[in-house]
Amino acid sequence: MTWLEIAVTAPAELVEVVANVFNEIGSGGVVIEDPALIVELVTKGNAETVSPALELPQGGQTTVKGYFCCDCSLPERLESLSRRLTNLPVRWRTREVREQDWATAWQKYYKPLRVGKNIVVKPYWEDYCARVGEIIIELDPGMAFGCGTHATTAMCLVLLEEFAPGCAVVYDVGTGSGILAVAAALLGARQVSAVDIDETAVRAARENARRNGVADRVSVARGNLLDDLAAGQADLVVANIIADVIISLAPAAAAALKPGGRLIASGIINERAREVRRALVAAGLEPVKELTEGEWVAVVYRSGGNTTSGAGH
Ligand SMILES: C[S@@+](CC[C@H](N)C(=O)[O-])C[C@H]1O[C@@H](n2cnc3c(N)ncnc32)[C@H](O)[C@@H]1O
Repeated sequence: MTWLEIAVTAPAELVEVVANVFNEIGSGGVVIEDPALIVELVTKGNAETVSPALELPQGGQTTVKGYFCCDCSLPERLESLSRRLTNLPVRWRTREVREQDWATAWQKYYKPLRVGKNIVVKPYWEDYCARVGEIIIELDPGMAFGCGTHATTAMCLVLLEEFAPGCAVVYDVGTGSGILAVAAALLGARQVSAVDIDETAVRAARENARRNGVADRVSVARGNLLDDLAAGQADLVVANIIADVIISLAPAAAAALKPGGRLIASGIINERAREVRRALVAAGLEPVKELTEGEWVAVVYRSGGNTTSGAGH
């Protein structure tokens, strides 16, 4: 089957916006190519995580690629795309591709990757010889977000390594591939409830929980934010979405936590961090910790009251 590849070159803060536009107008798949990430992997000595087949995207900006079936609905989708991108500072180009080319294109960028002290994210098709004490997350993100290489995900993994051990109940909001839900379970959380608004992500997350042998402790459901999860039950809520969503989620996240429970929030672009902090404090949460990587910030906040069954910081 022939598909149209639409490649949009965008500044970092618009990457998720463009990916959402692709999803909303019915893209058959979205691939994000981030040159900063690739350069960083190489310069930090993680060159073995980058395939020799890699071609570095030009110009230093991130490219978001969406794929559309060349059928009678294509002109309408293109018109809708053009309308939505018209006021954004982005450039786009198109080319025809065969299905096999794009469905597996991202795999050449994806190799086992160490994150934090002991976590290794391993594509399921790669061989990796685990060292003593390592926690291996075996993953096939498919078309869902969350292969571990993006700074927003990596910072969540680092923070989960610190805060998830000992937690009884964890909520993962916007689970994508399920990477954070699986990590929380492998780090010792007894019950993880993961939600995503996107059915493709729900399927990928369920499959990844099964692949890692934690399906009995990780439940995945389609849902909007914390709408279907019980209040006052979570030792830890993790949400890697975007600043606007974290801001609107703040009161519900505070309500979802047990006294002393933690919220890990990521996906926050630097310029919006102050607004996010304000919203979290207004919801009654107290700051615990922050990480920054490039233009991204991840924060940990704590619900007032006594410490829960979590790591006890
Ligand atoms: C940046 S990805 C994070 C994926 C993964 N948790 C990670 O850290 O790599 C954000 C995810 O949130 C989901 N999402 C966006 N809005 C949502 C909403 N209102 N409710 C639930 N999930 C949502 C998206 O479908 C996407 O899978």
